[in-house]
Amino acid sequence: MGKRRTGRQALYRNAASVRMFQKSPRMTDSTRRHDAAAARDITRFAARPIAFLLHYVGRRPISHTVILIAVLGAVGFSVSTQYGVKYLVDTLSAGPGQGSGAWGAFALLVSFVAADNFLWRIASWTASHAFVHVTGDLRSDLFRHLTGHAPSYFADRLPGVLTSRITATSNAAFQIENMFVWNVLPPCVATVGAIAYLALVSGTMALVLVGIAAVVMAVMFRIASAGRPLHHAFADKAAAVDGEMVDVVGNMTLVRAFGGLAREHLRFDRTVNAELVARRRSLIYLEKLRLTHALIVVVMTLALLAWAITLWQEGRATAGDVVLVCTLGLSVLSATRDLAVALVDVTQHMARLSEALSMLLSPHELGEHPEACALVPKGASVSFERVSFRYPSGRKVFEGINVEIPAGQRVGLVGPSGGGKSTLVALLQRFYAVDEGRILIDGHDISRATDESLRSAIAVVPQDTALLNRTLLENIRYGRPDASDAEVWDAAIASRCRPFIEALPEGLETIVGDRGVKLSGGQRQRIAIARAFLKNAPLLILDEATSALDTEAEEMIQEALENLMAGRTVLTIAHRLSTLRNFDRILVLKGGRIVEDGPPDVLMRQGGVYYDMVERQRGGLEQLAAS
Ligand SMILES: Nc1ncnc2c1ncn2[C@@H]1O[C@H](COP(=O)(O)OP(=O)(O)OP(=O)(O)O)[C@@H](O)[C@H]1O
Repeated sequence: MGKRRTGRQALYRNAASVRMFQKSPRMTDSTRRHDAAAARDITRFAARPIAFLLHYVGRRPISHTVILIAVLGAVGFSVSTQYGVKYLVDTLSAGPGQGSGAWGAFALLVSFVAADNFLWRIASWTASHAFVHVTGDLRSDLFRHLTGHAPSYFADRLPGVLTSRITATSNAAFQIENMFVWNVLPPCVATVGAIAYLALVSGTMALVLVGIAAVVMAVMFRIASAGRPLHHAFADKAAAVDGEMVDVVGNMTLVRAFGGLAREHLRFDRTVNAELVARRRSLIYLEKLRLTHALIVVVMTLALLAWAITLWQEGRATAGDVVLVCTLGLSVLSATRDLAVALVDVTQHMARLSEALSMLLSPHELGEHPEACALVPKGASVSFERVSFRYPSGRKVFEGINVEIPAGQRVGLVGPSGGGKSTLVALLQRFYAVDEGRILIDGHDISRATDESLRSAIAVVPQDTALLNRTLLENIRYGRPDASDAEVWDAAIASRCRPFIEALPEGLETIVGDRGVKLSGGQRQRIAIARAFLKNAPLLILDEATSALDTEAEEMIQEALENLMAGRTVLTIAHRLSTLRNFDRILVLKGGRIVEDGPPDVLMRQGGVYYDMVERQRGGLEQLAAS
């Protein structure tokens, strides 16, 4: 009847326990309100990546304004430098007798170059602070939003894919900001400035250049946008590679146990190959775009220069004018190339950003009810009133189920696999919303309780003990973040953790390893019990571990649990029925219905499902002992 968890379920378990223990007494109400508001807020941007970026840019208005002004000024001076060159050439063409005029032109040119460089440095120095802060701000908001999802969200998605999407969002935002400020904005401003200067030489020429630049830009942008599906496909495949790696690395024991290494290598090679193909397609598309542009630019520059020389031959333009036309024409046309290429890159990053946002910013499945108020437990009685529930996948589990558990009662949930035990306790923790009926704790409908008060009322000792890769002290203290060291020790002692903690060279400061791999199964369970002890909640949910432990470890866990259960309402999903002997009541769940309900000895006398299960387990144990 036992079941093993897959890596994905394991993450879901860890995410679930973080939620279970999420209350932090040091958190102020305003911090919580801000967090909730921020998390709600960003779902508006699920399909609006540009608005998402602007939202974070707007959070740092001063530094972004400084960058904008500095870049505009720098480009203005940079274009003026070309006019400065024309001015110098014209002054020099007037002959050596104009010596002081030449030095004046020289000084003007130098001041343009100096101002140009100075403003660029101000812009890039400010950007190195502002852009980095933007990536920090959005990552913390996305993480807050992600961890606010119900466990079902994590059960359906690979952890690697989720975390890589947060990283991808932050990288894409950084790249887009950089590309916009250094590669998109300057050529745009330079083009406008250059055309204005060109108008000083020839209005017609300036108009023709405006027309050419607009057509080239439009064509380039059109071609660039048409490549968007290719860039989207590449972003998808890259995320799949990350997800695949995390899934396999997280399940290495399983892979090795089933000799799956060679199969996994082949599968990974296929995933990487698919990514390489998508990436190649995306890059080749960009190369085609660059080639088209290069051809247009060569033809256009030669034509402009020929035109300027003709004007000079006719005496309608000076040598300086020819230099100006040549430098400005070249810079406008190469600006269109830089701009088009930058826009393609931005489109590529935008594709990654929008794909990541559409996955990350789905609304939370279970928001708090607008009229939710704090649940104040008074002993923790539990009622399921005509509860019906089906999973989002459509699997119906309960139909009008009723259960009344008085405060302080110890109830064992038993029954065949798939009977609905885990679903019942998941509903009690409001991991899913019921379709019909109500679940009450001390008469308070849990769908109208604040998330935090519900989490405070319930302590959970899960089947697959979830530990964070931190110290033992931090793992136990997760139950109550403001507990003193002495209180943590008391909880550890009551949970029979003391002997093994004292045997560790670093004691409570020992880092437990990924998901607690450095501890034995029994030790992990006792840490989970200590954590629940510290939480000191009136309602206790135990999901009994299925793996067999040796007798000594089993005894210690039973002692620890006895201590923990004292004075609380307890719901235990039991797999080893012997542990239920001292329980007040057994509920037998089969096919989503309660088929037996009563004290263990009464059910034994009835000779029904519970009796059969106990007998079968006893028979199994005797056989084991005899072999
Ligand atoms: N996330 C889910 N989505 C869809 N169906 C689910 C989900 N989780 C469980 N079920 C289905 O709901 C039914 C009840 O499952 P549940 O896990 O509550 O049973 P259980 O009594 O706890 O079983 P076990 O003893 O094996 O843990 C089963 O048919 C199961 O396949």
